[in-house]
Amino acid sequence: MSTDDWKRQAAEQALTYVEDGMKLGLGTGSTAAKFVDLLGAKVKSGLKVVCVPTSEATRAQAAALGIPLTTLDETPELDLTIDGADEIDSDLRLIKGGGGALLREKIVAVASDRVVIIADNSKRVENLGLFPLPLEVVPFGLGATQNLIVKLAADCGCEGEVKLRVGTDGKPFVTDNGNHILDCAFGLIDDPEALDDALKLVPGVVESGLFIGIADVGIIAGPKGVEVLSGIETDFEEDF
Ligand SMILES: O=C(CO)[C@H](O)[C@H](O)COP(=O)(O)O
Repeated sequence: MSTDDWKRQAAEQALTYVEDGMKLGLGTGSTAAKFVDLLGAKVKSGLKVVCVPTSEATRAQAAALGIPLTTLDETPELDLTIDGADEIDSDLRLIKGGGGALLREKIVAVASDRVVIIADNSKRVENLGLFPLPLEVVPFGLGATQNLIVKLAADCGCEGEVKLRVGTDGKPFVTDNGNHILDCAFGLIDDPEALDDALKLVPGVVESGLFIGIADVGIIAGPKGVEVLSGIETDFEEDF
């Protein structure tokens, strides 16, 4: 079995949370894309749902599969969001934004009654921070924003390179919202809540990739089976 199979296994399990008539948030990234594929097949065979995508990429995928789409303007409250993550710890705290969609992902997740995170076991960590923390920032005043991030992060014991993400075209990556991403290689984060609070004080930071108190369930698939994290309790379907 490969990482791809585990992503699919997690996505399959997430499908068991979906009920007819639900309003869903659809995440972004390769794992979320597997869920969208599976959901598309269910819709084809009669499942009735309406969905808000968290990125233009997910919108295009879902539309191509015939999944009915809506917006948070038309449908401001959702039943369930299924999304991936770059890191997940045992308290269901996450780092997200590897795909650059963290702002819409957080807006959609917070508008949802329940949030289920799906991932392969490479994403499961003891402490957040090995994956560089993405921050969505406005293009204006980037240098000043970067300096303030470095200073406030240092006050929280976090030091490391804060780098502007560059796209495959060699130009600064532009999010669906017209912003940029700073990837912060702080290493292990002692106090994610404190860091998140500090980063929100930087005027140019639109949102941070720290998702704290947002996820309700984590479904993590790996070579030893599927681990389901729920609240602060952990169920091991198999010994991990
Ligand atoms: O936060 C995200 C996009 O902004 C993704 O959920 C995260 O990067 C995981 O992606 P993948 O499933 O491709 O590993």
